[in-house]
Amino acid sequence: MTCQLRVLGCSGGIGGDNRTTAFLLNQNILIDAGTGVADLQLHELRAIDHVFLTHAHLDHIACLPLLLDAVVGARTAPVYVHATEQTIQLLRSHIFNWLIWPDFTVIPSAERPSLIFVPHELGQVEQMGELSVTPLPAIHTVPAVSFLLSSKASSVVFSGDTIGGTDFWQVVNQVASLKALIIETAFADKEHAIADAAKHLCPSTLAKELKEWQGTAEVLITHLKPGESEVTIREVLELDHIHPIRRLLQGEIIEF
Ligand SMILES: Nc1ncnc2c1ncn2[C@@H]1O[C@@H]2COP(=O)(O)O[C@H]2[C@H]1O
Repeated sequence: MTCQLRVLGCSGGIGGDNRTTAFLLNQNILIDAGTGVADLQLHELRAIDHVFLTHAHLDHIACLPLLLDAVVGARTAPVYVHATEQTIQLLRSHIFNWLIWPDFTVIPSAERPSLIFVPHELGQVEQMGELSVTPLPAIHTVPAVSFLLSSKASSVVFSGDTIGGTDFWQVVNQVASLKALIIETAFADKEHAIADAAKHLCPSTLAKELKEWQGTAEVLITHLKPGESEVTIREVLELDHIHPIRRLLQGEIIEF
């Protein structure tokens, strides 16, 4: 059986049709919970059993609190939120603290919660039926991971927000039958300094990162900041690279 990864949002910001990072994997699994989640119908929201988070930044979690509130009365099973212990602590302290949002780990009751946090570690394979989700190393301004998504047939790697790094490429270089590498290039080269400060890639640093990669799968560029997305993708396409490379599109479905 092939797996389907539906791109709900892949922008680095909001405005107009831009939606921030969220992918729907086979109807019931979310990879990040950015503003793209808000476009799902209520019955689609209710079908989500698991949410895997790369990190706690708002553009990747904005719809998580709203999702829980939207489905709480209609589901009997909890929503499992998989993240590193550090990210879970950030969410507990800063979001689900009864001030910014109610603590859904005790709603409607501690015995029957709507939200259960599941801590995961780098390299820990979470098998979900025919597919698996594995957190991989990532380097960002806050604790972060990337993800390896694997079906029986092939895999997709999603970098999350990261400047990549040797540890990331070491693992990616070992992935057999990689169908696509989804990697961010948030900023244009004129914003190189901000990209470095925010621990994001720009086209010139993407080129350096891709030199560490020995694979040949398609490279799909995500997380372009609105306002400079056209110039950023043009700079990416002008790179002297050996991989097929294109912009990831909101709404597209990747089968693997
Ligand atoms: N000095 C900075 N460090 C980190 N983020 C910054 C900085 N200046 C601006 N930002 C923005 O804050 C955003 C937080 O989310 P992102 O990591 O997607 O992208 C980041 C940048 O767009």
